[in-house]
Amino acid sequence: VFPPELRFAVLKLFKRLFNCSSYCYFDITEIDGVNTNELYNAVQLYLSSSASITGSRLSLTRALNSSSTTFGLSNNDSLVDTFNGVSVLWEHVVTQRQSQTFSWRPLPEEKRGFTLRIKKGDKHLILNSYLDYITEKANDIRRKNQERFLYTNSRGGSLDSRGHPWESVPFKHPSTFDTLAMDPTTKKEIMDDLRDFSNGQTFYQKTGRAWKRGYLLYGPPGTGKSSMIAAMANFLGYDVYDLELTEVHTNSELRKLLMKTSSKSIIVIEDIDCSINLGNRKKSNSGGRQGYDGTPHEMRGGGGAGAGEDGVNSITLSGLLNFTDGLWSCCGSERIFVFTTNHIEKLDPALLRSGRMDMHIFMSYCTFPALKILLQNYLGFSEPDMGLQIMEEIEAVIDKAQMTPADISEVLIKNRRHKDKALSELLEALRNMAERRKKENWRSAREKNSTEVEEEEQEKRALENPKQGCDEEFEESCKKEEEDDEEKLN
Ligand SMILES: Nc1ncnc2c1ncn2[C@@H]1O[C@H](COP(=O)(O)OP(=O)(O)OP(=O)(O)O)[C@@H](O)[C@H]1O
Ligand SMILES: [Mg+2]
Repeated sequence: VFPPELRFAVLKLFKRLFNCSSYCYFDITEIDGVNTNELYNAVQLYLSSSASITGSRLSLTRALNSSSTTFGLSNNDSLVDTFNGVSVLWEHVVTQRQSQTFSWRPLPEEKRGFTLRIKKGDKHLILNSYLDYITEKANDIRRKNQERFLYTNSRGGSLDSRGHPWESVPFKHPSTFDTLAMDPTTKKEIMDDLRDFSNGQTFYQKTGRAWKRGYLLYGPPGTGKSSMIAAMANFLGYDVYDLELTEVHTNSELRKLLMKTSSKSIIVIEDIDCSINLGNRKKSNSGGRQGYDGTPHEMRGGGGAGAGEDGVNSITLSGLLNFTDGLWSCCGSERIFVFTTNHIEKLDPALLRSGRMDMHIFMSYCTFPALKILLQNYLGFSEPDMGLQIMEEIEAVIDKAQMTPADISEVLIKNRRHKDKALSELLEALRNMAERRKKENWRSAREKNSTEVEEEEQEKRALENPKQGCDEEFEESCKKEEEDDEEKLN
């Protein structure tokens, strides 16, 4: 019946008294300075599954759209856990924050933390292995629950009451490497690369490299770039941070966002060519808003999309490269950066140079081996079906048609109950498309030819009759001078 504040004060008093006894205490607060304390999250997860729960009161939570319920310690409740025969006491401490004076960012109303009480004699054992054990266990639970999150910074620069700039929803994208239609050898290469990366802790430590990797996915729309990111996340069991660059206004904001991401995560920037104006470097260099950040001026990008003449959005390419490459990128570990683009030719060479993005993956139009995967997934095709006569006809035309896996899946979904109809419609669609492509190619070749011929003729004319050109220029400049004079007189 005591108010929580009073209970906490009494508990604190008890703690003081116990302090002179044989116990020692460790506080694990939720927020450590500006960073979220990962150990707090790990302890919370670990305790929610602990079999030796003795707490008399548990809190139950289920996140929006989540499939599982988690239980944890209620505010200011405690439980006993045992590790290697040693008993420890965990207490969840929640206190109201004192009424705040002005602060540069809104702080949560409650201060949360766990207090671990152990016997002084057990200190060595606990600190050496118990906390590692908890972290490992929490990771296992996370993976097993398949409860991963998709984070977005769509709120702009504003923070929530806990000081997080990211909003999250449970990540439930069904795409996997099995459902992804692409060249099987490239797919295997990517999967091996990811596997090596996630098992590579000792390698990265030994070679002195930051434990991170970058992938650039490029190709036409509808070829599976976003699906590939989801497949990567599902394969590794990582969270996904979908970074909306247009919502980030400065390089330091970008850095803060990075600091608030957790390890074992994929940080995604979709359509990088649209998010940051890389083609407009000169204009942005002359803008005075960007401070010195140690990168040569040639490396600077323009303002992000939405960066108007007023330069409100002053994020630069160098800021972005620092984000992926610089010292700040190592403030966590096991990080994957993925950039996607439809137009690789528009990207700044600084972003493409070797070592920047470790793998450049071209997501192509649907090839025959990729089509086989779609047929297996959508129509339940097996090996004997692949020997059908119509498959040969499809194989003959598929490369010329240049259809995306997204277009082909549309045809297959529509007819998924009728295999034969699906195949015949697909063949027809492929043939129509191939015909269209042929005409398009022919037309563009003709246009190219005619412009070339025209240019040649113009050059010839200029060479044959140079005077004519000069006369025309002279006449025009005279005319302009006359007009200017008239204007001045008026
Ligand atoms: N390679 C593929 N394998 C399986 N399905 C695919 C593939 N490519 C596209 N699809 C299907 O098409 C839809 C759109 O694909 P996705 O969003 O991954 O394309 P994208 O390359 O990211 O396109 P955009 O460049 O427009 O973002 C997906 O929902 C998926 O079902
Ligand atoms: Mg996409």
